[in-house]
Amino acid sequence: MAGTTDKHAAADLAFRGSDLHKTYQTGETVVHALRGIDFAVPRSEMLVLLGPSGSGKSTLLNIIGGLDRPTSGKLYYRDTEITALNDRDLTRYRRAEVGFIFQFYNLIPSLTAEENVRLVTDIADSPMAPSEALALVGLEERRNHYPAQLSGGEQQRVAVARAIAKRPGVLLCDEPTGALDSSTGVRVLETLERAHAELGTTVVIITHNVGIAAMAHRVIHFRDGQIGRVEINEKPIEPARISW
Ligand SMILES: Nc1ncnc2c1ncn2[C@@H]1O[C@H](COP(=O)(O)OP(=O)(O)OP(=O)(O)O)[C@@H](O)[C@H]1O
Repeated sequence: MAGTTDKHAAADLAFRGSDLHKTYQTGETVVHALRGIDFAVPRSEMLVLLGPSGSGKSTLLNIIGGLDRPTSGKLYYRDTEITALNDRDLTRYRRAEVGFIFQFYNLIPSLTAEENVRLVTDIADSPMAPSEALALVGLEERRNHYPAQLSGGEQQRVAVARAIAKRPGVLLCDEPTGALDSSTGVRVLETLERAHAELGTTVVIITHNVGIAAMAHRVIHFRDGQIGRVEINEKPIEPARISW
């Protein structure tokens, strides 16, 4: 990782968050999941969030994705203040702009790969064809296969196809390779890198795997609900060169 310089105008930013706090209250217990987060992500960057378990990474990802709201603070996506949207507009934002990828692929077992992707393309505004999305992840010829007929890595690539088929502005990935061995994980990372390169999608990846940080433009280190430091990587490496 080299340097820490960062020169981006507000108009170039995908996300900008200021003083974000998130508190969970369960009975008497209060958990401060985010304790004043300030961050900015330039458009079309690949960003990795690293940090110990419980440090707030998923909480921030869920807020960025419009799945949850902060207790206080402001968050902008491009020119839109996400934190000012009502529930209906927040859902619209999520549907139009956000693709999610989780550790466990969440495919519907009774639907083929293509039908799983079609679930999203049927309700999107200007999606690519399911076959095109599957081709982007190298699985076009497996389109009629059911999840049980695919390996874990292939199922995750179908999940990537499903997430990118609506041409989202941002792809949010929570431990996308957490259940995969390294060579299979690299193939999944290559599909994320391809979506990033070909669609210009901003990609945010949460991982416990420090090696993956080398493919990111920017790495945000979390510590106890706060950002410890941000690294700018001038020369991200190809996923194939990552080892873990
Ligand atoms: N719905 C919830 N109710 C109560 N506490 C929560 C809830 N969601 C998260 N937390 C707490 O907020 C803190 C931050 O959790 P978060 O999931 O964001 O961490 P993380 O860095 O993503 O961890 P991991 O790497 O284990 O996924 C933790 O202490 C967690 O227990």
